[in-house]
Amino acid sequence: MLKIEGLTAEIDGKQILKGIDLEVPTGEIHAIMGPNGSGKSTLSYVLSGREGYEITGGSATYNGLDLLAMEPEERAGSGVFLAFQYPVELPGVGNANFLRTAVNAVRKHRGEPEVDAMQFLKLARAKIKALQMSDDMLKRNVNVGFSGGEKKRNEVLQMALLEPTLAILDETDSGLDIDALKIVADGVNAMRGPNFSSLVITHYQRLLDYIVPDRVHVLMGGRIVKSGGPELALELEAEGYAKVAA
Ligand SMILES: Nc1ncnc2c1ncn2[C@@H]1O[C@H](COP(=O)(O)OP(=O)(O)OP(=O)(O)O)[C@@H](O)[C@H]1O
Repeated sequence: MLKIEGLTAEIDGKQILKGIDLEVPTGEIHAIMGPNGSGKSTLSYVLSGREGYEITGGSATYNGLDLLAMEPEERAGSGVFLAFQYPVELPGVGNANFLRTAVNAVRKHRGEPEVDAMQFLKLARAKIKALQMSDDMLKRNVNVGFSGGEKKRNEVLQMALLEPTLAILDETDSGLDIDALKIVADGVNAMRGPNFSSLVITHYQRLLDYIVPDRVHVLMGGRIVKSGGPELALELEAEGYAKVAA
């Protein structure tokens, strides 16, 4: 279970997170919605250990482990996966090599044997097929020249390969056409199960038509101001944040 208590954080001396309290029990998918600038990305960056954010109070634990004290690679090794709003491009780094290195780093951390190039290709091709992606994406450099939708699919491929137990997805829907949105949602839904939980940060209710969340939370001004079932996303869509979260 992911447990966040009283989490406060700032960047460049500006306080962005003002006391986040949130629990995502194992096996559940929760969504976070909120207006622009409310702190959604900041929350995912803080949970991923990105540099530049100062945690000024509170805690975030995953299955009892202090997430905030762990190096980013330890978080990945412990089963935490983060997909970002803007996936990075890595010119000169082949996608297949990059993904295999990531998979092997996680396997090593779990005490599992590493996969060689042939084993990896077999594994990757099966996942690619399931995600209705093109094999070409393995041959190209990481995200270089990928369209917005292809970058998101590549993130979902990475998630499918790493088999995390907690996936934090930051606006994985932005820039996706309807077909790509469904593929991303299918990728997340395929992971659903008693040992998988996810925090989905999104602007649009439509993603939640495909990934039906157990709970929806509204983040405004650096705090969770309202929580509810999937119907809360529909209310927000219809009425706007100011009215629903008042
Ligand atoms: N380096 C920085 N210096 C000062 N303020 C920053 C910095 N980075 C982010 N902020 C501010 O922090 C606030 C929260 O930003 P964040 O990206 O977390 O919001 P968000 O809810 O993800 O927004 P969006 O929906 O637009 O993606 C914004 O007001 C933003 O301008």
